[in-house]
Amino acid sequence: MRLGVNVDHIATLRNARGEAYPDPVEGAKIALQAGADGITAHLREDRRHIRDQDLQRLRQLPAPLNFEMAATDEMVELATTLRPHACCLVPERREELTTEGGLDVVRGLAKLQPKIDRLKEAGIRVSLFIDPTPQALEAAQKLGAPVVELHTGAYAGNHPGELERLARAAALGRDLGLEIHAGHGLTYENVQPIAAIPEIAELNIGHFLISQALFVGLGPAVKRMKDLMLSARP
Ligand SMILES: CC(=O)[C@@H](O)[C@H](O)COP(=O)(O)O
Ligand SMILES: NCC(=O)COP(=O)(O)O
Repeated sequence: MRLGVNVDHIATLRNARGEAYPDPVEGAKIALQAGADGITAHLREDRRHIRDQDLQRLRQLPAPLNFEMAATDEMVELATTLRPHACCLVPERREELTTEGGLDVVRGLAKLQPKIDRLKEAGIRVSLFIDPTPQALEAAQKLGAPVVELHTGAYAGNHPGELERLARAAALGRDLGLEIHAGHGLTYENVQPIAAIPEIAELNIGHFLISQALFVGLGPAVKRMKDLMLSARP
């Protein structure tokens, strides 16, 4: 099972004072040394945390970069120029505090298809950030996305039945031939039941790790998370 460390909120702290530190790229290096298998960064349209030059520099690291982005022409253009290892299409609303739900892959199918095709033509592995529903999984398969990332926000918010819903979605996704990732709101406390779902190949975790790093350091925070993930599996 792989761990993708999302470095967005290193940039949040940096941007608070407009300094050059803390540097998300330095954080990415520390996370990779501590056992992260890749780096995730969400270049939001409003650039509230990760900025374009962060992405350019993260792309130079010898590790897979998962570029989270809205499904817009601007971001597709950026991605096909940058050519990261992967792109994860996520919904964005400017006024949102954080990602609130999965991509509307059912109603947005016609709009998403050309963008997904363009990213795939550029050799980028496309992932769709979706709610764990059969409809979303079937739409993702129809769109030709090889990967989905299941939104674990409701699970992290202790909504009843969410773990079972995620487990069913992961199993159905694998049956549909999709690679299954998961992320959003995962912490030391809630990660193991998700990591124990056998069909899930990768977790993307950010906010909690960067928060924990303030107290124990980023390297130890990442190492403990990875250890918890791996020990959740037989
Ligand atoms: C898509 C997702 O769940 C995370 O990448 C999240 O978007 C992190 O970025 P924000 O904290 O800005 O929402
Ligand atoms: N896609 C999930 C991600 O990259 C990190 O989400 P979070 O751990 O910051 O909530």
